[in-house]
Amino acid sequence: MALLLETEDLHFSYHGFEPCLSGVTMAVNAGERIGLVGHNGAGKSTLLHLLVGLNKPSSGRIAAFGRDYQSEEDFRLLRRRVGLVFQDPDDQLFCPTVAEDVAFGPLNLGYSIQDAMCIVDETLASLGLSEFRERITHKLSGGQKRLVSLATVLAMKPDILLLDEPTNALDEKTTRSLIDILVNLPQAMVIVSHDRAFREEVVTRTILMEGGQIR
Ligand SMILES: Nc1ncnc2c1ncn2[C@@H]1O[C@H](COP(=O)(O)OP(=O)(O)OP(=O)(O)O)[C@@H](O)[C@H]1O
Repeated sequence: MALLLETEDLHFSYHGFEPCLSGVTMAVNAGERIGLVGHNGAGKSTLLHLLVGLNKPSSGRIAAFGRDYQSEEDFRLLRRRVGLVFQDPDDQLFCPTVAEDVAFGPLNLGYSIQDAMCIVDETLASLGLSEFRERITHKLSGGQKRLVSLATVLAMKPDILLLDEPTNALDEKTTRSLIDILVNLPQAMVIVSHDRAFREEVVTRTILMEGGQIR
């Protein structure tokens, strides 16, 4: 399996706090859907945020697609290829309508408005969300917002998807749709989830975190 992303001996502390990640070494290979599990506060979300450069490690190495990532410019490039679906959709969605939210990433990547709108239509259709296209984003339900968040990330055609508690606020039927969507996507994934039944259907390998370390 081709190695896509790896970390070596990552350490991280929030400013003024005790160490949160201590020596995290892990690898993501093509075709894998890794379940990242552990108690509340183990450092799972923090690790996802480091993997896309939202926070910088205090030491250690992050490499992806054959190169090391250190500067903000490096992480800007990395964010084109690694997409993070946040735990809270309100952190991800900020445009008036669903179409504008989904178009935001492609427009930022330099697509024309016409091409971005084609991507919006394709992405929403692939997730069964076409009916939400013109809806006002902040008026969607929690579960609907979560699926639209996934659409905003998929519209950027990432090589790796990071998902933080993707089944939060989803009912059984929507969770079923999400499972079917995820297992049919080509991207490698790292998925933080406390939902055991969901993980059993989706993940191909599990990594356990405890106290900021991988066990
Ligand atoms: N911005 C912050 N400033 C200070 N401490 C933080 C901050 N964000 C998270 N932490 C702390 O870092 C530790 C790891 O938090 P993190 O959210 O990564 O854990 P988690 O494993 O994702 O937990 P959960 O399963 O509850 O989502 C926790 O002790 C948390 O309180």
